[in-house]
Amino acid sequence: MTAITLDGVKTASDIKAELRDRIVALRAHGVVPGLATLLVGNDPGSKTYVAGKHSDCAEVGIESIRIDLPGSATSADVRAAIKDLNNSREVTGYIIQLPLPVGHNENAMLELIDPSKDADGLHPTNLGRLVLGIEGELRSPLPCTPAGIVELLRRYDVPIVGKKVVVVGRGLTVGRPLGLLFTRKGLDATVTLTHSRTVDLAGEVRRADIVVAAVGVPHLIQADWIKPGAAVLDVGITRVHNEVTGKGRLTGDVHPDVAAVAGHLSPNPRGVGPMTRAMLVSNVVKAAEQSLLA
Ligand SMILES: Nc1nc2c(c(=O)[nH]1)N[C@@H](CN(C=O)c1ccc(C(=O)N[C@@H](CCC(=O)O)C(=O)O)cc1)CN2
Repeated sequence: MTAITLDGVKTASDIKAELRDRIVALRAHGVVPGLATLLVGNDPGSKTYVAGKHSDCAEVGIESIRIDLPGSATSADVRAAIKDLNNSREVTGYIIQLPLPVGHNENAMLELIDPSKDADGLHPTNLGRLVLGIEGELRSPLPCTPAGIVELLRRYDVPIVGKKVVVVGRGLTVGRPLGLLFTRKGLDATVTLTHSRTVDLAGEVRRADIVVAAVGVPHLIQADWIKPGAAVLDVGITRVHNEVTGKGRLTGDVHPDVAAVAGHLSPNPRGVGPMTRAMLVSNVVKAAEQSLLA
């Protein structure tokens, strides 16, 4: 058996094509969505992701504004940039690219975002609404990677209701909100959220119908940990720099041999990453549409 590839590039491209029509409709109503990114420092991965977010905006017809602060920026500098973004009329949504350089308190900065402009769904108010499962008028943006994972599974008709999901990693952007999302009414999965102190991780993963690996440990998830036919989503990514060739290589959390056992497998790169970006654009569009209803 070879797993069906959960193609994040193709799926994200389909989603962006769908969003393009909605953006044309918004503009016809005089609403111009504008996404800003706030990047602090020179982390190569973060720079790549931010560049990708701006190229997505250009592709679908969203205005985008880029605020880059040097690694030497103080917390007061970051707070001032957040205040400007909260007050900007052109910026309808924005993100603070994570991680912030060491020395900044990420949670404190996220809390300063105007929740109505929080394109990442990481402000405590929006995470709180995820906990509450609030739908309808107060529907808040979902964190982009968890939303992208669920959308990828949905578009490939991978069943979720009643399934056992094991999430490896309890980070803010993936593991913790994903556990909440999968247990929401309508998705109704049974989730085990594992972490570095989990006893017998392999045993937990072996029981899963859906495995999400988001820890950044290259090839942690082995083929003999996987229940035959399970869906496996490889989220964690590690940049390995080859001193000899000078080239960088991206390695996921899932061992390549898993492809012979799993029913569905998201590659890494080209799996969940592009979906994260597509969900960000989707959050910006949804917020702009809601502003029309307000
Ligand atoms: N404010 C946020 N910070 C971070 C988030 C987030 O959702 N909001 N998630 C990650 C990084 N991330 C988005 O910001 C992200 C990660 C990966 C990709 C992606 O498309 N990856 C490519 C590979 C590109 C490369 O690394 O060269 C792929 O998987 O094909 C997009 C966005 C942490 N920070």
